[in-house]
Amino acid sequence: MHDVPHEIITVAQMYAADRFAAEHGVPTLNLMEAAGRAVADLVLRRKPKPGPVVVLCGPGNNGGDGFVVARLLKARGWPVTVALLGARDALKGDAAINAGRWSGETVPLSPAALAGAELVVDALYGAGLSRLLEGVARDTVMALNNHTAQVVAIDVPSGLHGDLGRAYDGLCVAADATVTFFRKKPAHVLMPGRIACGPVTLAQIGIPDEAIEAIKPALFVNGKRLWGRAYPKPDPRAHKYAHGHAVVVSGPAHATGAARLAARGALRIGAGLVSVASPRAAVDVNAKHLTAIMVKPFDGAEGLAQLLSDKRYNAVAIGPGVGVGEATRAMVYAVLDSDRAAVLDADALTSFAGETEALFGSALGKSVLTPHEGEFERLFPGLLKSSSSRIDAVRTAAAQAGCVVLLKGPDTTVAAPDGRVSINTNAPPYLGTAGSGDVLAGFILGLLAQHMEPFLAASAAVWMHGLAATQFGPGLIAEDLPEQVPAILRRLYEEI
Ligand SMILES: NC(=O)C1=CN([C@@H]2O[C@H](COP(=O)(O)OP(=O)(O)OC[C@H]3O[C@@H](n4cnc5c(N)ncnc54)[C@H](O)[C@@H]3O)[C@@H](O)[C@H]2O)[C@H](O)CC1
Ligand SMILES: [K+]
Repeated sequence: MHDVPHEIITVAQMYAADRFAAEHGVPTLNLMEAAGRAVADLVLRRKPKPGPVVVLCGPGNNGGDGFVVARLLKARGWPVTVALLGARDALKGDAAINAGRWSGETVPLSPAALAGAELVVDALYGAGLSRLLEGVARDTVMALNNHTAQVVAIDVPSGLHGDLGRAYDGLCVAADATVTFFRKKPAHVLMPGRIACGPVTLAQIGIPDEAIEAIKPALFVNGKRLWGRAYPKPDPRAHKYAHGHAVVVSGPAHATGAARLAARGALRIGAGLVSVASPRAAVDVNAKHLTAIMVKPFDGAEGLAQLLSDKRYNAVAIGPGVGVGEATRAMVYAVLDSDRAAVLDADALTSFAGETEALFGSALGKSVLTPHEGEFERLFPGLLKSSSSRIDAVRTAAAQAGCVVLLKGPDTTVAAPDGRVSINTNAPPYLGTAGSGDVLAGFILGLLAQHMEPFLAASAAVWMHGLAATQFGPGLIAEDLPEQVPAILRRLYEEI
């Protein structure tokens, strides 16, 4: 398994990691030197030929890192200008020491300082308590964002809040690349911060890994590191029933495609058997389009309950195409009463708008709710707005619902009621296509059927979904997604 750490730490946890290092005998000055060196290395990789570099240094330790970069590049013969915000003698601690080690001039920070730069190092502000960019810092960042020089940001693009993943008023440095230290921060993975960062390089600067055990982060970059060990692997002794029997509830005759997309997703991702539970009036159309996937007729909530009394069905998805209203609510309760692992998506969520109390009071424990933002708002009115970030919103939602909640988007966030959260970063924009959510529901269903726990199943499914789309590329339609799974699995089994 590749070994890029997958834990994400908050700004407060970053300072705790710093303290942990200091308490374990690592001088903070060494951390700053290593941080600066990592940035200088990235600059040299991105621009092997020397050219005019401007380092924008702020008043704190982020600026201190900038002075290290300036010194290291100058030592290699690069023409370096340091543009400093504030007075040199106002710098403190390690930043002051590194300003002292800078043998060159500093010019006052201003848009004019950018003249002639081919590369700019942004060391104005780091992940430290951020607020609005003001005054000359603001003017310079605005000028920088209209400048042709490539920009390498230290820790986070200045103005971007490390925990929130956005700038307070939208203004932050638009970097071409960012170097951060020890572990990623929320701003590197949440939108729109992720875009402002460009590709993020994670550098280890001497903070002992044991700091992570002390901090115990509950936030993760979604990927193999998170769920690889729990991912169902082929077992030559296993019977197809060992891989579960997944059920997707179909909509009425005019709305059956969504269920079939989900069913195909579940089958491709490895569920042993998949059935579409179909209203009798839709059996014909479902049967005409299905081969390996079975069709099981039922009518109404009672019929569904009866169907699910067969214990071989171990995971159920309901929502895509089923319609909004009382009939759907009754079917959802039939699913929940059956005590199966369940995916509640689309209409199964919208049907509970304004009636979430009863839903959240029922046995949701083995379920995954998969809202997009609109559906999330219907289930948890005002929560996205009142939360400081998407992470907090989805974490609160999972605690309220008592089950795993997955909020879809370019930074799909999955939260468990125990506080764990994963953020996905591999989804390409063309995933926003009709039916793609139905396939995602099917992927989650297929992994639940194979006995993966809901948080890891949902996270793994989101990652597979993003990779499937990336692998197919532009022109993607939902039908293509399940067909990408075999190639992904072939590699995945070798890596986990
Ligand atoms: N373990 C590590 O990751 C290490 C990180 N290093 C670098 O240190 C900075 C954090 O340094 P800090 O001095 O705490 O914060 P800043 O430099 O970001 O800010 C200084 C100062 O400015 C105030 N401030 C923040 N944002 C704004 C703003 N938008 N407008 C005005 N003022 C602002 C803030 O309140 C502070 O008082 C980290 O990012 C790394 O680059 C170490 O070098 C090595 C270890
Ligand atoms: K910065």
